Amino acid sequence: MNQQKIPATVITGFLGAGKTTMIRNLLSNTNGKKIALIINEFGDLGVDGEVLKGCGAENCTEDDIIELTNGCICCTVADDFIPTMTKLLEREQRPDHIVIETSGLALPQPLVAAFNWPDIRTQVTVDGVITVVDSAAVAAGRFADDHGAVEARRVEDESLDHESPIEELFEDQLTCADLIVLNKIDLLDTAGLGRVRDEVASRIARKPVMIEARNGEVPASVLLGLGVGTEDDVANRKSHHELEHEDGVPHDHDEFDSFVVELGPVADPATFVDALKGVIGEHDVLRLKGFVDVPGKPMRLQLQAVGSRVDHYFDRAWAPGEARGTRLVVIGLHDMDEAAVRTAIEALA
Ligand SMILES: Nc1nc2c(ncn2[C@@H]2O[C@H](COP(=O)(O)OP(=O)(O)OP(=O)(O)O)[C@@H](O)[C@H]2O)c(=O)[nH]1
Repeated sequence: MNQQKIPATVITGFLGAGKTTMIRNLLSNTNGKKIALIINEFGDLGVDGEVLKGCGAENCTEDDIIELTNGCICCTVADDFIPTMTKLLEREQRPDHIVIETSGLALPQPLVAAFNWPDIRTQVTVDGVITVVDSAAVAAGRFADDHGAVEARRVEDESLDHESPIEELFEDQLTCADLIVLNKIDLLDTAGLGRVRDEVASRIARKPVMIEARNGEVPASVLLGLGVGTEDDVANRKSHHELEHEDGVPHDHDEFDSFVVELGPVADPATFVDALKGVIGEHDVLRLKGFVDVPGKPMRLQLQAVGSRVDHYFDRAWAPGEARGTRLVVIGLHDMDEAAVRTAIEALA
């Protein structure tokens, strides 16, 4: 058995930042390194797994892609992540490198801390935590909440124990980073990008390296092999939650909600997408993604919305025997009106 510790890269970043896109690109240029991929997403529809399994990389086959579906990885470390890692490490053919994509709502800190569990620590080390940033969303002020409005919401609803869940999560994910990828730079000009750099830097005390990317195009040689051993430094990267609840009150995701909408076929995708943008804007939907059945088309339409920016493209043919259908996962803050959003989307098909 190879006694060297296997490096594991943790890829984190807020909903829609471009984590899956970056991993897809990474898998296409790992120079023969055998990768095991552990992916976790928020919501009951495994879109990221579908996308990554569909890329057909030889060095990361469907068997090497493990989906954790029992909730957000940071809250299910003991029940889900550790047993998964143990099984992975028992495989006869061990991977050269493990890549973990956290959900967009995960705090990376509990996950990194799990690498200090005795059975894991002896066999694996955290090569580095990479935080992907949606530069366009930062530029649009999505992570700089209006503190007055947040406070008003908190007074209305005492279950919101944080100041601003989105802003805090964004900072927690930056706080844990060894490398920050400012993604989506195609959507900004130079001055805008400069402001994003300043804004991101102002939110972290440590100074991890920051690089820029479009469509997550960063060579594997940059992403893999950071060699940090982040598990030894978790104490310096505490999340807001850890700082506020030193006594160990469990973290949860009560501030966010998700549900799946299932629809019939969508005959006119362009009109559907246009109308969907309206629903997203009206109800402050943070993220919406899934697959659409367009009648008469042999291909499945993939739909990806981050705020009201919506991408859609035919990604692969419906497989023989596969039930065609339109299934979309919707993610928002917990005060999102699920019934109203559901009704509005159902009315579009
Ligand atoms: N314009 C632009 N779009 C991008 C870029 N990178 C990713 N996207 C798009 O952003 C959307 C979200 O990308 P994903 O890679 O799914 O994001 P993610 O971080 O994995 O999302 P979650 O898993 O839901 O948190 C998709 O429509 C991508 O095509 C980029 O650099 N520029």
